[in-house]
Amino acid sequence: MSVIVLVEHTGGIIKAQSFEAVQYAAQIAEKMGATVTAVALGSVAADAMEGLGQYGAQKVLHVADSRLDELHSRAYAGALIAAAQKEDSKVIITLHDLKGRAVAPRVAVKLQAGLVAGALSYPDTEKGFVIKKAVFSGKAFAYVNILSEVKVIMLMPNTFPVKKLEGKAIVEQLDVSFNEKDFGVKVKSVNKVTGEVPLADAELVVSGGRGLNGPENWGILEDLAKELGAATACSRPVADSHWRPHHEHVGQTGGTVRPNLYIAVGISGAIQHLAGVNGSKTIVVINKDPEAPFFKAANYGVVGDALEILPRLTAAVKKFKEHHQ
Ligand SMILES: Cc1cc2nc3c(=O)[nH]c(=O)nc-3n(C[C@H](O)[C@H](O)[C@H](O)COP(=O)(O)OP(=O)(O)OC[C@H]3O[C@@H](n4cnc5c(N)ncnc54)[C@H](O)[C@@H]3O)c2cc1C
Repeated sequence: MSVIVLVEHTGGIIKAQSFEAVQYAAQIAEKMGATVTAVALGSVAADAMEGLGQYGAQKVLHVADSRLDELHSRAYAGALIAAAQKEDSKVIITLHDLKGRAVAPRVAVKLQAGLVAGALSYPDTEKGFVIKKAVFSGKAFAYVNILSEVKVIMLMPNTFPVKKLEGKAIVEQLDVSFNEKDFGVKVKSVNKVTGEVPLADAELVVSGGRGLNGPENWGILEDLAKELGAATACSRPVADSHWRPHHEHVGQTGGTVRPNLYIAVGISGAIQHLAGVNGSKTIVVINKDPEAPFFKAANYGVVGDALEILPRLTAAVKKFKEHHQ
């Protein structure tokens, strides 16, 4: 018996968060006396797949059909189900991200499986198969017991630290017969939607809100992000006002980030914004209003005008780097 885990890649490069998902699967498999089989779809190099052994996968089932380089949820679900059936798997894991959201519910319906979205813990098998997840925009936690024989878990990315070990996975080809309907969506072009550092994977994020007063001031935020090697993000009104592209918007209706450091500049800290960022390890808030709600969620705060503080902070980071090179 195997725990199945879907690994994601961009242009053949496996996403860092998929390493976390494989390691998560490995912990569960160990408890169940099972092995871990990763499922890779599309064009991925053999050594990248073998490398998943360093995160606990014994085997990788590779469905090499290049049409799977793009997300086709029906085909992805079909491939995962074929892998689960081949491996007699009772636990199937995806990330709780765009692909996971498109694929995992389809798999769960087909296999009559219970599903937990946004898992934040390992299953507590003493009490059944109980998994912790956030509810009400991160204001509370629910503990969900999956009762069905087959279980689908969507792991919230950046929940667990990843440790690289020794190991090499065996790669096997898996033939899956798709039909035309599985590729019903035709991808005409793909736009690069991330900056220099992809937001979802970023360890450091500098995020701006309406307090920056307009797109013309974004340069000073980008300067800090560049100096830190951070990704940039924003609040929803900023994206709604077209100051920044929508893929940078984080929160309840945007992306979820869990970086080591989240610097919020001119963002009030509304509950809907916090829902996407409150898993960050350290939060620094820069706001001119000492009563801004974000300060309650912050580890460090600076009360002041962002337009004045940001250039000073960038200069300080630069100086620090020069002295520590
Ligand atoms: C259903 C629903 C879903 C939503 N989803 C999201 C979501 O996913 N993400 C999201 O972000 N929002 C979301 N919102 C909107 C959310 O409620 C807030 O309105 C939004 O987060 C506020 O954005 P902001 O903090 O940038 O702007 P504001 O609330 O206008 O706050 C601006 C802040 O900047 C400070 N400021 C002003 N000038 C300066 C300066 N010069 N220097 C420093 N600080 C300054 C102010 O003191 C203030 O705290 C949602 C709302 C609803 C109803």
